[in-house]
Parts: sequence; structure tokens; C-alpha cells
Amino acid sequence: MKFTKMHGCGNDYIYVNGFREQVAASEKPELARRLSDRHFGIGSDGLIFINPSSEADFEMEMYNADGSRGEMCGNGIRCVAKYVYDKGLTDSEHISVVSAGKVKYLDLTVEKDPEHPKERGTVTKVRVNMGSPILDPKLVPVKAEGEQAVNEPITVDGREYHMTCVSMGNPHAVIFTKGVAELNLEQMGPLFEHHDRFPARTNTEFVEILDRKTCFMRVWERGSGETLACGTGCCAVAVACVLNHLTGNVVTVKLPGGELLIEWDREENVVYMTGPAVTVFEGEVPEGTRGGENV
Ligand SMILES: N[C@H](CCC[C@H](N)C(=O)O)C(=O)O
Repeated sequence: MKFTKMHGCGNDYIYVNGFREQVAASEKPELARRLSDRHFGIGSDGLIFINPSSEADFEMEMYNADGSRGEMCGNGIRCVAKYVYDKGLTDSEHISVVSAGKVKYLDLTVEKDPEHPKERGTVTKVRVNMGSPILDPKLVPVKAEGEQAVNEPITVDGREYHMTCVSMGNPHAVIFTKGVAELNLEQMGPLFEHHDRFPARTNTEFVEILDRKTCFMRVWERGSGETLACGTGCCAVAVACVLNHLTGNVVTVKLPGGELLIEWDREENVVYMTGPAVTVFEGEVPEGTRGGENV
């Protein structure tokens, strides 16, 4: 099975061309676990299949490192765009990708190598219309006119935190706190992920405001642990920043692995995410082993 290792801001996945590689659905969760293992496998935050689709130009089928499904992946969808353009599966700089039944629209920035101007360019950056954030009305009760109570209390390890829950197709709990760089996410992350409040588990973002246009975020991802970036997480963070009156509608989210620009268009109620997509290397998993017999 051929694969391509790619990342967006250090959030790295193994990409497999589902037009050519036939993998039984029942094998995919186990394959994601094995290949994602950083010691016995290729090493990644998860596995993404790029498949044909009747609803959009392509389908993205995403698995976390523990084999669970993610409904949406912001860094992944930009890499899918780079993969399909760079490999000639499309010649269009405007494509649609469906994930878990939801279609997203992407604008690709293509750059040519100045030393080889006749050669096809490659995608360096992608802007994605990530759709509307979903705010559970029960969790966003209007306290007074024009005011939203977006902070829900949650007790974790005997301590009360306040979070803003935003779904970007997948669930996010956004927590504003100081000293984000020093937090022990290995210890705290799983307590949020597996808290009774989240029967389907959650991704959790820990955020520090830097100024009205910038914040710093670390994420504990459902099914993958701490990652260097999370695209849907950045969208959820920007929405939470705006709802909590902490920033304007355009936010640069700084991450351990880079930064993403997020714009929440309040009129259309749509979130746009812009950021890089990078190919690291290609390889082949030998038939029969499916990458890492020891795991
Ligand atoms: N890293 C991804 C999100 C993966 C989501 C996954 N961890 C889940 O919802 O289970 C992103 O860039 O949006």
C-alpha cells in the first residue's frame, strides 16, 4: 500500500489514495493504529483516505491515531487539497471535499518553482470555508439582551474550569487560561477527553489571548493526544474568542507547530481557515505486514 506523509503546522497524517488502494472498511481502524504508532509504525496523528465521491470532487475519510473516526479535520483537508492537485487528480484551484457527509469548499494557492517555470506548480497554502460553527443553544443561554453566557463550568480533577463548547462538525471544548505553554496536557487532556460531560469524548483547546487579533493555543485531541496543531480546533477557538469578547472576528491562532489565520464572517456565519500544507515523504507499506507486526 502506497502512502504519502503530509502535515499542516506539524499536525501529521498518513494519506492513502483510495482511488487505487483497496482496504476493507473493517481493517481501517486497526491499520490507523498500527501505522500511526511512532515507534512500531510510520508515525503520525492518524490516517486519511482520499476517496472518490458523488457529492463532492473528493471524499476525505479520517481516522485518529487510536483508530477512532474524526468527522472533520482542518489540517487534513488542506493536505488533501495539496495531494489531489500536486498529483494531478485535479487541475482546478477551487475544489470541494466531503467528510462525514459535510461538503467543504477550498481555494488553493499554487506556486511555481521559479527555476522550472514550465513545470506544474504545487500547492503551498489553502483557504477553506469550514462552514458554520454549531453552538448548542442549551450551552449558549442569553443572559441579557446582546450578552451571551458561553462559559459552562466543568469540574476536572477537583478543579473548576470554564469552557466554551463549539462544534465544527467535531466537538471542541475551549478553555481560556494563563500559562498555556507550561500546562501538563498529558495529565489534564485525558481527564477532559473522557469526562462524563462528553459521551462521544472531546477535543480540548487551552488558549491564552495575546492581543485583540492573536492567541496561543495547545490542543489535546480526542483519539490522538497532544498534537502540534488542530485546524478545526483553531476555528472553534476563534469563535470562542469572539463570543467571549476577547478578539475581533479575524484571529491568528499561534500553535506549537505554526499558525493559522481564522476569519469568522458573522454575516454569512461561516468560518474561513487559511494555512499551509506540506508533503514530507512517500513510501510503501509491504503487502501482508500492513506496517508493524509488533504493535
Ligand atoms: N487535527 C484535526 C482534527 C482531528 C479531530 C479529531 N481528533 C476528532 O475530532 O476526533 C484538525 O486539524 O482539525
